Amino acid sequence: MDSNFEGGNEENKSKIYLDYNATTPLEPTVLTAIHDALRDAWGNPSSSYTAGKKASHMIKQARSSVANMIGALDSDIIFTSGGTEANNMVIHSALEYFREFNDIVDLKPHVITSNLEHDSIQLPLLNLAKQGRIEVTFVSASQDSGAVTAEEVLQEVKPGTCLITVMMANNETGVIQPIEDIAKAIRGLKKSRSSKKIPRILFHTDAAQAIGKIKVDVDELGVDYLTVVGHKFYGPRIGALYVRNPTGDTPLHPMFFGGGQERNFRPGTENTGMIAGLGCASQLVVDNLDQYHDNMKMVRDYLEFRLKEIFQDKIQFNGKFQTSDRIPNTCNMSFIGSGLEGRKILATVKKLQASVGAACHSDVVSRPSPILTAIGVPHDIAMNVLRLSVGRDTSKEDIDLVVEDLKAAVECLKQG
Ligand SMILES: O=C(O)CC[SeH]
Repeated sequence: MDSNFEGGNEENKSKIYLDYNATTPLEPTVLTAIHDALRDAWGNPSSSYTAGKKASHMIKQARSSVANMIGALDSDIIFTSGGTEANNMVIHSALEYFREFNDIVDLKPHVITSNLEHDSIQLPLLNLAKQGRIEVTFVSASQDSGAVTAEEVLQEVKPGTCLITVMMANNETGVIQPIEDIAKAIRGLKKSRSSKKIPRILFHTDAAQAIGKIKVDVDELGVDYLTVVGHKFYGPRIGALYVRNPTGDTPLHPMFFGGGQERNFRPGTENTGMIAGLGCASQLVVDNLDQYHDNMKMVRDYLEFRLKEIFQDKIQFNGKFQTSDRIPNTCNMSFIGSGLEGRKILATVKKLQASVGAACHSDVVSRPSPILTAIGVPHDIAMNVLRLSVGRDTSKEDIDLVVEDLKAAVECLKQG
């Protein structure tokens, strides 16, 4: 049984959680790390006496674990309140960089992104464009791969392009985006752009759905910024922003000002307990990624095998493409037939806890996922979607129970 319901109340024990892309429970060792830090390292990390030094040492250790997890230097890690803050900080920094640069050239800042992004990228960009402060280009993902291509992203580059931001893996389909290819193409433009005295193109990826599932290495990716989100890999609800040498190569500008913490990049007395938890969760990824990956992939593939076995041609998978890879834990599927909307299925099942798409869109019931629409899934199929995302402890027994639960729900809905 899925371990995060062990010890839960009776109702919870009968439930099977398959929404790990929405959020994950804390690993028990992470919970212990948080508890111990709150108990033993309550001092202000800026204080020079023992209580403060205990806290600052714990933060130093956590920073090192986060850096190690993504192949970064400790000094490249800035702790934030979460992924939304990290993503907004990247956009803010790119615009500040451009503004400083713009004394030389009379251009409007231009940002390129995909049509698959999380709202914490899409909405700040749309808001800035609405204010007339930037131009933004949303590159469409291919319907044949569920991903953008480096060629199509780079085709949109203009003299004023100062930021390209593309998520590493999509939260609904699980499709992995070509981050390395985009970075390589951007590097190819660096020399010509610097000779024309136009802004460097900064490159960011939101790795929220990739970390803890596949290898994430900032040097292999070639990014300038990378977003880390703790609650997607059994850590606490804080985050971190990777910035390649923030005091030198890569611009980073604070969104607010205060006591000077995080080298003035992100002021505010540090959340030692949660930072300790993020460090512990990161160390678990360093130590166990291959095992996590392999188990999640085995269980997800078994899920898709069983779904196909039971429902045959009455379902379709929306994230499986010959020409792109997926993170190992995600299955996006739709039932084929009227009256089988994903929300109705989820309201009818007895055990399964999952979603039809991004949790932050769960209140929108009248339209299909914009992500599925973006990759060409027809309206009626997109309305019948289930997003199933397995976790580290999901078992084949859980999958057998879920498939039986879905079979019963579909039969019940078909009987009207
Ligand atoms: O995809 C999810 O559920 C998390 C982002 Se809102």
